Amino acid sequence: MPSVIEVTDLRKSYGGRAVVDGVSFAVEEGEIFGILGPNGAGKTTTVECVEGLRVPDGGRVRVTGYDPVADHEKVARVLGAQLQQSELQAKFTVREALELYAAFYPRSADWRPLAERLGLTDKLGTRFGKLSGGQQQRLFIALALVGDPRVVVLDELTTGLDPRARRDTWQLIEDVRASGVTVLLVTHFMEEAQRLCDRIAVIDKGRIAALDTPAGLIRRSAGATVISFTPSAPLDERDLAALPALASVAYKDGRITLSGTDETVDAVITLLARHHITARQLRVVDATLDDAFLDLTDDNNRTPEEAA
Ligand SMILES: Nc1ncnc2c1ncn2[C@@H]1O[C@H](COP(=O)(O)OP(=O)(O)OP(=O)(O)O)[C@@H](O)[C@H]1O
Repeated sequence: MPSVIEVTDLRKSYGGRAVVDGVSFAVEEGEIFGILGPNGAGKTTTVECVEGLRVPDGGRVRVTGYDPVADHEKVARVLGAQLQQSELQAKFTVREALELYAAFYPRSADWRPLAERLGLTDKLGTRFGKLSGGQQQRLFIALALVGDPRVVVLDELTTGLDPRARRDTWQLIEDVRASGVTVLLVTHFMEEAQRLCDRIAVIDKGRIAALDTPAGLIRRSAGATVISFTPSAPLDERDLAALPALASVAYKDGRITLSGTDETVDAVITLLARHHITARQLRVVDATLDDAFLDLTDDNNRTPEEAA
């Protein structure tokens, strides 16, 4: 089956500066695909090219086989885009906004069950400006879904929400996917990306620094696993330095902290057993997507070409 979204060698410059510099990825039907990257990395520019809101300087974008610029109407029928806050007037009520947006689409979903599903039924008469942050985001999701799209683009949806509202929104995004809609999600939040996304493209300085599952990205991070312990007897530093896949080793107050991979952990356990040394207060901690992100977007680290 062809991909729902295909982006190939996308390029966009402003004032001679490339802000999207050869980005390629494909989003498959039913996926939650994340775009993650530091401020100014080119995330919004990329998704706005997918939405047909910006015209690429180079490369190819297809949404269900259509060009978002040349076939804008066809793309608008299959793609639900989340509005930016500033695009909805504060005096609109929830009902007016839903009715207005439903009228844009020939094949709109009945907005009433949608409002019910998103917990907006008792807010229909409330003006947009009087809704809480979480309620506003729920309305944005409803407006993005009102055209009954196959794919929905959500950009920084949970920014500014408190932790509970953010978690509620995550559940909604999972529900959206469960209903058969493909989701392209732009986010700053690692926890959000780790929890929701099937695959993530990490964008840095206009290029894809890595594209993988959350677990795959974490595995790529240099010190994916950290093991620390206090040995019952001294260990030979040369034995430690020779451990497989070792990224770092540190000694402090009799405690040893190693970072590496599962292979390093297995080898250190074997090493300890061989020397009949007990590891006191042994702790093994997996790296998070946060660690992988910092690793992948670190200037001193590998180049995007190396990472790809
Ligand atoms: N219309 C424009 N004119 C000039 N420069 C722009 C324009 N749009 C974006 N840029 C610049 O392009 C770069 C990438 O912006 P973009 O909004 O795509 O990044 P982003 O990854 O979404 O960032 P953020 O996480 O901060 O929203 C930024 O340096 C931005 O200032």
